[in-house]
Amino acid sequence: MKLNGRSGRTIWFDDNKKHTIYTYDQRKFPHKTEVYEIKDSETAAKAIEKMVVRGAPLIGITAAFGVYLACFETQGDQTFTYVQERINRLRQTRPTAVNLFWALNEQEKVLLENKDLGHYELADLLFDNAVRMMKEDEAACKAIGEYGLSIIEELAATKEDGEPVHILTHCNAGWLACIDWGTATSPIYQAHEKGINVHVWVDETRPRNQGANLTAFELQQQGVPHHLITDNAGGLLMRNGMVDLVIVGADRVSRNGDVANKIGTYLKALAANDNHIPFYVALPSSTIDTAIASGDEIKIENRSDKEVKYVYGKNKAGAMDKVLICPEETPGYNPGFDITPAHLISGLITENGIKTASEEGVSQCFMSVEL
Ligand SMILES: CSC[C@H]1O[C@H](OP(=O)(O)O)[C@H](O)[C@@H]1O
Repeated sequence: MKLNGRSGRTIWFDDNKKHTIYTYDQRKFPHKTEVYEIKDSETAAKAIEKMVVRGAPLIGITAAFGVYLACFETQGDQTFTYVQERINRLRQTRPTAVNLFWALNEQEKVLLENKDLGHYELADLLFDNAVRMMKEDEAACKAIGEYGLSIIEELAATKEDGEPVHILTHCNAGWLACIDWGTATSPIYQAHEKGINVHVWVDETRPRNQGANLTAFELQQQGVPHHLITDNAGGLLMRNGMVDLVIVGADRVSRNGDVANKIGTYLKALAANDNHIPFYVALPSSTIDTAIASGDEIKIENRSDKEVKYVYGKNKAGAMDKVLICPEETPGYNPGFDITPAHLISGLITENGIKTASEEGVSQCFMSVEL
């Protein structure tokens, strides 16, 4: 199955076969496009844990459909209790992206409001709620692009003829992390589609290489000029005037505007700040956690040290392989995210406009009023 760019949503279903949810196995990109079938809530949970699906918005919507599928895993009057248990199981998959908990809370509200429904009626309500959230996320990412486009247009106006706007991004906050469009990539796609000359520096993003495997794959498919760089090259490029703008995604934003995102984001923010380069974070309001005051309260996921000790990729025989890059006995330490403090952030690009990374700005992220 050949993927042709943003050729639809990253998660879908067959109207005639609704007990199966389809997505891509993102561990196989860029070498293979493999559809992954999710037929029950445990498959949904494991797909999130193993990063078959990843990216804050997509994790949330996958979990929401997982709750729907749970309705078919029990009979009779145990539905409410069982579905509640499956919601709690899905909550244990990955701790940092708040979209997971937002989507599960939304499904839990439906469950609690309909305790006495039979599992088919409850399933219909949970399915419709998951589809609603999916469509809202898709629309939010499109709107993020429209607001973020204004930033790129302003920079393009300062460029000599033919000189592109150079944008650095980290990890994958692309359409593969969302339902469509992406968050950080949405302004890039919309600028490119508008004929604005853009070029993207793609951080490879060790250890899982989401930049190399996913963002480079997306941009290549969409025909957006880009170069893959090591995570450590961004500082030099910024110091040498080769970066006009940094846009990254987010997994959780606290009330004061601190941002949790893929490990390495903070270092890019420091370098951007030191070189007076605008550093924006693109996110739907479903990524904001108003329950926490600052980034210090955000739980950082620690993943297996095998991701640090091995490099995963396709060997010459075409099979996915992994190579040990250190002594076997060397222990690794693998925090998956870091915290960028609000004072390093130029602005939050949301579906409700571009807001400041501050208490006031975050509170406005839920309002569609232009300020
Ligand atoms: C648009 S959210 C994308 C966000 O999620 C990624 O993390 P992971 O690939 O581990 O799910 C990364 O932090 C991206 O910025």
